[in-house]
Amino acid sequence: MELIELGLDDWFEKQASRLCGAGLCLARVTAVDRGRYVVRNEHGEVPAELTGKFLHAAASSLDMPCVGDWVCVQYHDAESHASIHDVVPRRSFLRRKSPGKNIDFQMIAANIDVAFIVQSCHFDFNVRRLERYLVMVNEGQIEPVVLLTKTDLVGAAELERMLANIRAAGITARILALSNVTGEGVEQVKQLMLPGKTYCLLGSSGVGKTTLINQLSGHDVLETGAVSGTGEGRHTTTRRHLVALDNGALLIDMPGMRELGILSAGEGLDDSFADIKALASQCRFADCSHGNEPGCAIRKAIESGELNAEHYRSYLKLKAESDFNEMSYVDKRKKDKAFGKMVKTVLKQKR
Ligand SMILES: Nc1nc2c(ncn2[C@@H]2O[C@H](COP(=O)(O)OP(=O)(O)OP(=O)(O)O)[C@@H](O)[C@H]2O)c(=O)[nH]1
Ligand SMILES: [Zn+2]
Repeated sequence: MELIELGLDDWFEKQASRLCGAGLCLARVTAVDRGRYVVRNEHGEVPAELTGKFLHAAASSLDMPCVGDWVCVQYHDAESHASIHDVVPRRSFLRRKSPGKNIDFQMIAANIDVAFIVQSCHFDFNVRRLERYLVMVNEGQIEPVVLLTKTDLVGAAELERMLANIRAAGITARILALSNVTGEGVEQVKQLMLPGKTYCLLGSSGVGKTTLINQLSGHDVLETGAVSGTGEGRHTTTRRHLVALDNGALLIDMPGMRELGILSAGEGLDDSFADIKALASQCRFADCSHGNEPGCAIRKAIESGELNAEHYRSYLKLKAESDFNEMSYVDKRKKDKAFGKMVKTVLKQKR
């Protein structure tokens, strides 16, 4: 893969020319895993480490390389691994506020040209949440494109109403509506994606991002990612976070980046799920978990068909995401497993 296919252009080259001196060359960071990096240039992908000098000079965690960064590297031992000497200034970035009270940011990815902000027409649609994603993307100098998925599940009039709501909020970003089921609109997304440009998909769990990515790529890109050819057996496989799609577009996708911790308590959830809130208020117990309790109005409504089980499931997913984002880092580590189990149990009981 040529550097230009990896997204290198005149702008980055000019920035890099001031940094990458003799013996150094340009590469792009394709994966980061607890201080270990994978960088890619025209000869392939290799593991990389930061030099002591770089670490010493770094003033904050924001200075550390992240996925999508262009870096000046030195290759060692028949180009089997590399050391990172410098990070080329970023043209755009995606960052999120660290959990907790301090105003502290965590760099997620860099040099993204277009962020697709994905919402489903079905149950997930919420203009306020859309605005929060737009703020984050605009701050990072990334061009937003709004994608409304699952159009097969709503009528034309309802879709029109959502589009009008977005425009009424003063949002001027490009909007595309699509269905992964009928395929309608998917081609338009494809046409927006240019070779050598870098993209990412953001949006709540369950809106159809993975399905769309697999359609766009022509194969299941998200399943792959072993770092190959390093010859070191003890290197565990690092999942690649920047991948090239069949059409030449580059996609950044990694665990935890899609939601950006954007969904905080109550944020739009109650608006989108007013029906569930109303039903829950009729449960016999005020703190009903809608599991096994007697007199549960939610369970009754699902059994009678009054409440769509899929609708309730997407509510639980979003609620879990929102509660999780509200927790401190330590609590998250503790709750991570327990919480996942709990959600599963709730879903099981419901079936
Ligand atoms: N009806 C309909 N269902 C869809 C569409 N796109 C995706 N789905 C379904 O919605 C569910 C969630 O889709 P995913 O692609 O896993 O959603 P995601 O956004 O990647 O979710 P996470 O992996 O949790 O972040 C799956 O059951 C898909 O089959 C669509 O356009 N229409
Ligand atoms: Zn209940």
